[in-house]
Amino acid sequence: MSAQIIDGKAIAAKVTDKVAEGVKERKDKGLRAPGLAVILVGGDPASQIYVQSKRRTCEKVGFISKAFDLPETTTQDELLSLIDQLNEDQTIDGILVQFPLPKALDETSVIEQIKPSKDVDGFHPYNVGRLAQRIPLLRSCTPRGMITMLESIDVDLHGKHAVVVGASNIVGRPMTLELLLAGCTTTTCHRFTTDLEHHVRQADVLVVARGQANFIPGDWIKEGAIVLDVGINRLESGKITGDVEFEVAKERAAWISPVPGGVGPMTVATLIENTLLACNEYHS
Ligand SMILES: Nc1nc2c(c(=O)[nH]1)N[C@@H](CN(C=O)c1ccc(C(=O)N[C@@H](CCC(=O)O)C(=O)O)cc1)CN2
Repeated sequence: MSAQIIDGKAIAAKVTDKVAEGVKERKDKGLRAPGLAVILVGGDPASQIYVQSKRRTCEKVGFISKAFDLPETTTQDELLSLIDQLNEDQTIDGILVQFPLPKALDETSVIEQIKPSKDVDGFHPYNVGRLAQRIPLLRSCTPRGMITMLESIDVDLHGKHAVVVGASNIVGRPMTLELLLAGCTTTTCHRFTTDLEHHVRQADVLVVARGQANFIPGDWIKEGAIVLDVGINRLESGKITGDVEFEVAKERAAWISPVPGGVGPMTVATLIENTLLACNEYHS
């Protein structure tokens, strides 16, 4: 039987509608709208599209969005001092620095410069540490978005074996922590993993964040598994595809997220959700 599709676009629309209601509630109480600062350094075309989408969603839900488009030549000190300024700005609840940064800039110190209470990307070691200790607050957007997707299909995750392929700071590692928090037994696969196929075949829940088209053959998928595909790979034909061989995998999985229209839209929706949370929890 063919898998049911986890429609990230539709779930993301529900999340943003709920945030818009939250903003309206604040305004009805005479409180200010949440504010998000979105910083883009350089002209990476994909980053420009993602930043545009973030700014557009801010407008849609009634946030105040402040745009900072900085040149490729921006120095580390210039970027850090802009962050300092925004850390002190009482109208700003969230600071988003779009990644990747130009090679000359150091992402780790940029992340650490953002006040944890304004770290709506959930990348700061303080926020990752809170997640690791089961007291999450601002959670990394892509992993948290995938948990929202799993919640939407109403599957009991307790005791499920979750396998995460990829161990990046942005997706793989925090997703492993999210799944652990959700009650899964977790395995994280990375470049030193031997016999990837063996691990993938055991997965009740499979998350793939590798960044290589069709990296996971569809016939590795366990019958009845839930598959979340984080990969966004642009083929020479212009078609966008994920990391999992979708057409074969969907005949074995119970649930599967497509690319495009799966995990990607949840990243932006969760950022917006985090900004409202930061505003309500920390800055009101
Ligand atoms: N500061 C951050 N930088 C980056 C993050 C992040 O969470 N914070 N994640 C990615 C990029 N990203 C958001 O920033 C992002 C990626 C993909 C999508 C998305 O909706 N993708 C579409 C397809 C897009 C296309 O047509 O090219 C989909 O999957 O349907 C949204 C946001 C790296 N940087």
